[in-house]
Amino acid sequence: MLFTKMHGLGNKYVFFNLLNNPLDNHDLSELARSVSDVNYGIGSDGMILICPSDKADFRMRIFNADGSEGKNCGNGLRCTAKYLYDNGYSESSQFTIETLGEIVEVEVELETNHKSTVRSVKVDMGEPKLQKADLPMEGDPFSSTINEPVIIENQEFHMTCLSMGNPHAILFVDDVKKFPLERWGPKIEHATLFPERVNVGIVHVLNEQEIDYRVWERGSGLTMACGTGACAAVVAAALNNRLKRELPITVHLPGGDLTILWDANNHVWKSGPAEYICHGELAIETCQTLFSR
Ligand SMILES: N[C@@H](CCC[C@H](N)C(=O)O)C(=O)O
Repeated sequence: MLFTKMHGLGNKYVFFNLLNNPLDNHDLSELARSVSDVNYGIGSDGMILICPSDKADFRMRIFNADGSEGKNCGNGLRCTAKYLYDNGYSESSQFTIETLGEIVEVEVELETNHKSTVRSVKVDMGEPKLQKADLPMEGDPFSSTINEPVIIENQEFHMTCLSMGNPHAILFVDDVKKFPLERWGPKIEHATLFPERVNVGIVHVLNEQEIDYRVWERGSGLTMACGTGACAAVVAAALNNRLKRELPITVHLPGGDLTILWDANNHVWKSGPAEYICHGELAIETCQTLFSR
């Protein structure tokens, strides 16, 4: 099995190109767990499948490191777009990708002096969804959660919860580096309040155009970056009047920076880099060993 490993700001995935070769007989959750394993597999935050689509130009499926399937992946979309453009699957620099959440539009932005080199990728991440039913979250399905007190293991947190395809719970803190995310991330992820679990983001607003953000990802744990999470962080900050809407915001993540804009038409735009790590071949024996473990 040929694979490509790519990352968006250190959020790393193993990609399988299934445009011409479907992976018929595999347990995809098991394959995702296996390839993500840092000791026995390739080592990643999850697996991404690039597939044909009958609704958009291409389709992307994302599996977390624990084998669960996510609805969307902001960093994965940029990597997928770069891979498709670089490998000649799209002649146009703008095309559409179907995700489990919705169809998104991507645009590869090229170096001015090097027209074939992708400098960054811009994605229309669609509209944030604020109702509890959209995450889902326990409580009145039509209400939203903006700076609401929530008790987890006798500790009160003020949370803003929304979906950017994936569900995110956002907490504002004084210092994202000092907050013990590895301790509270898994507890909030698995709280009964979130029947399908949740991604947990912590945010500190630095000024009108910059925020610090760290994430505990549902199904993958601490990662260097999360694209849908960076969008959710900016939307949450604007909803709490900590930032102005319609201004481009630089989100500082452990893996680097993303630019996010929540526009007047209620769409969230995200721009940032996508990089290759390696291309390789997963040996059949390795696959068999992985599946029998
Ligand atoms: N890293 C991703 C999100 C991956 C899916 C997420 N963990 C979920 O299950 O909701 C991103 O860049 O958005």
